Amino acid sequence: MAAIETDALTRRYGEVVAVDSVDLTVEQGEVFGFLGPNGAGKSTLINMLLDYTPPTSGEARVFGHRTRGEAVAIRERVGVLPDAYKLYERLSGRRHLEFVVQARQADDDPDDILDRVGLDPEDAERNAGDYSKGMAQRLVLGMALIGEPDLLILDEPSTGLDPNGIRLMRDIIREEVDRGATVFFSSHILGQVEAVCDRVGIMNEGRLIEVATLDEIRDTIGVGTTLHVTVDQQPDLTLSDLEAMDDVSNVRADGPELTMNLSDSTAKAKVINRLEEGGATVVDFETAESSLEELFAELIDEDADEPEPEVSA
Ligand SMILES: Nc1ncnc2c1ncn2[C@@H]1O[C@H](COP(=O)(O)OP(=O)(O)OP(=O)(O)O)[C@@H](O)[C@H]1O
Repeated sequence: MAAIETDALTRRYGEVVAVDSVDLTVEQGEVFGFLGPNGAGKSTLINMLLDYTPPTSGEARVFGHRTRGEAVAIRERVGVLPDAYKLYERLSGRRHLEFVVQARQADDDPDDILDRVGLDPEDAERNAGDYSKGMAQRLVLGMALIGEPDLLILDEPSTGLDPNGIRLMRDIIREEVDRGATVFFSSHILGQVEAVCDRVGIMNEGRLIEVATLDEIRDTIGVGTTLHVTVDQQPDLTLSDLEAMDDVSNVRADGPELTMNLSDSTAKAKVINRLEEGGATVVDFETAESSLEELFAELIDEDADEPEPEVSA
């Protein structure tokens, strides 16, 4: 049974289709990165998984429980760090944790949780209303961990966290997966999910436009490495000759400098050989990996360029 399954899940707000017929399956034990720019529909989909918002059409199941009608069974098995949350300003951090331990009938020790999320004991005694954004985020993450949930849903968990906090959050995600949990990690920053996620789903304007591993996404876009080469003289071959080589595309020349994309970085040696066979000496070269962030932006751009599907009566 999948941890999360949605069938044509849709949510409209007036004219806005916040989530548009999304079919998504997240398997148990996965760390799934849920990516998309602001307003893509990520939080709306999460709200539907927890039955905080009803779908306009379609349905969703969490561990086989339907979100409509079986939300209590779902919430018992899920720990959530929501996008927007409110703390009780006049209650200490520790009281927040004690409260959740009680409500979930869990046996977690609040001190262990405080230690895991990096809140020191003095801060734990302060009122949550005085917490910085990062401290509040750590506390809510701690609250989500109570009761060893089978599914952790983290909506933009790195908001307000310093680099140490971000590292700590990643460590916690790995620990949770090691004990058998599934993690659904929503973010608009690919770099945040890159280090921990098995697969990612990319949302744009309500639609799920891609579900793949990060390697598959690199392959889909077909851009891996950019090679810049400087030659001492014009070799006896054309740009098309270079482009006809395996794994080489998009060759551009600017005087003695050549730039091209390589889908396999080992093609670099073959290109240099070919240029030297053509009578030129390679005086300098460098390669640059396309960052995943660039690839992500490219996918969103490509999606925006696609014509809207025609609606037939
Ligand atoms: N309660 C609501 N009433 C009206 N429109 C809403 C409501 N909630 C969300 N929307 C709209 O639905 C769309 C998707 O919003 P959502 O918050 O799900 O996006 P998101 O991907 O989580 O964005 P962000 O990364 O900024 O949190 C947006 O156009 C938003 O304005």
